[in-house]
Amino acid sequence: MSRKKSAKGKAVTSSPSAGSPAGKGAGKTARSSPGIVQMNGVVHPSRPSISNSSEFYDIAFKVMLVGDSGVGKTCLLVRFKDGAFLAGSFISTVGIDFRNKVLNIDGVKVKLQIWDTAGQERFRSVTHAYYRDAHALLLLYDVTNKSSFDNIKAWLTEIHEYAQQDVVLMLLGNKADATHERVVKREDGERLAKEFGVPFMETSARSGLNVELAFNGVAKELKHRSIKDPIEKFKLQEYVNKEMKTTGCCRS
Ligand SMILES: Nc1nc2c(ncn2[C@@H]2O[C@H](COP(=O)(O)OP(=O)(O)OP(=O)(O)O)[C@@H](O)[C@H]2O)c(=O)[nH]1
Ligand SMILES: [Mg+2]
Repeated sequence: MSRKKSAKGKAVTSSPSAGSPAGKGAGKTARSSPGIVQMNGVVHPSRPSISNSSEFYDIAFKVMLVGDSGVGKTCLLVRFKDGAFLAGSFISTVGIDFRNKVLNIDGVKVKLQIWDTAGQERFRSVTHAYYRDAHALLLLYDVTNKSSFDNIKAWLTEIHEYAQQDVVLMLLGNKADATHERVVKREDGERLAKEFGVPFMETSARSGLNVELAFNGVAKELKHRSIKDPIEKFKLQEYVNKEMKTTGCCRS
């Protein structure tokens, strides 16, 4: 297996002057990154080469975070990359941004280039262009926001339209820590995921619940697919079910 080097992820920084958001998340400040180009109010980052680098890896994949504005995509990525929770006021992502992380999956160095998309509708056409390059998609809703859950079917339609047919997909019900504000039961998430044949679990960027597991599970699935190991079969939902931690509030 050839050894390559991977790019270091760049920091997510804020750009409070990024214009007034429209659609979902309107009224929120927008977050953008240096190196991201804004054209006609729409952000087009230069696509980073997966081979620019300073850290060794064996195989590399692109993972995209999608879902309504405010469901916690950026916080989930920051929790995974930096092990911290982005507290404070909500700063909506502008366009698209990415961070890299190299994981050791059963002795293989797997680099994930993780794309954090803007959930606001005005950026949809930008994110559509990135779907086809994605090897995996993490589709998020917010367990405290019913409309983010109701919109999952529309997101799945979009994914089927723009993503590769064999893209690895996982549904995540985020903000599982917010027990008092919860309006979507875990069973509802499980039912929806089953209906569409998609692996599912609840996560919390705030507490860190299942965050590593979500990215590790996807990395394991991608690694198994790429190595095509005829002996060791890997089933993402089975792996997730075995490893998953629950909030303890709702498991029957
Ligand atoms: N309680 C709780 N709050 C969270 C969690 N994840 C994110 N939040 C909060 O939800 C808000 C939105 O989080 P973001 O990560 O910026 O949401 P986003 O999906 O990236 O939104 P866009 O960039 O607009 O698409 C912020 O105020 C976060 O602090 C979580 O796991 N638990
Ligand atoms: Mg964001």
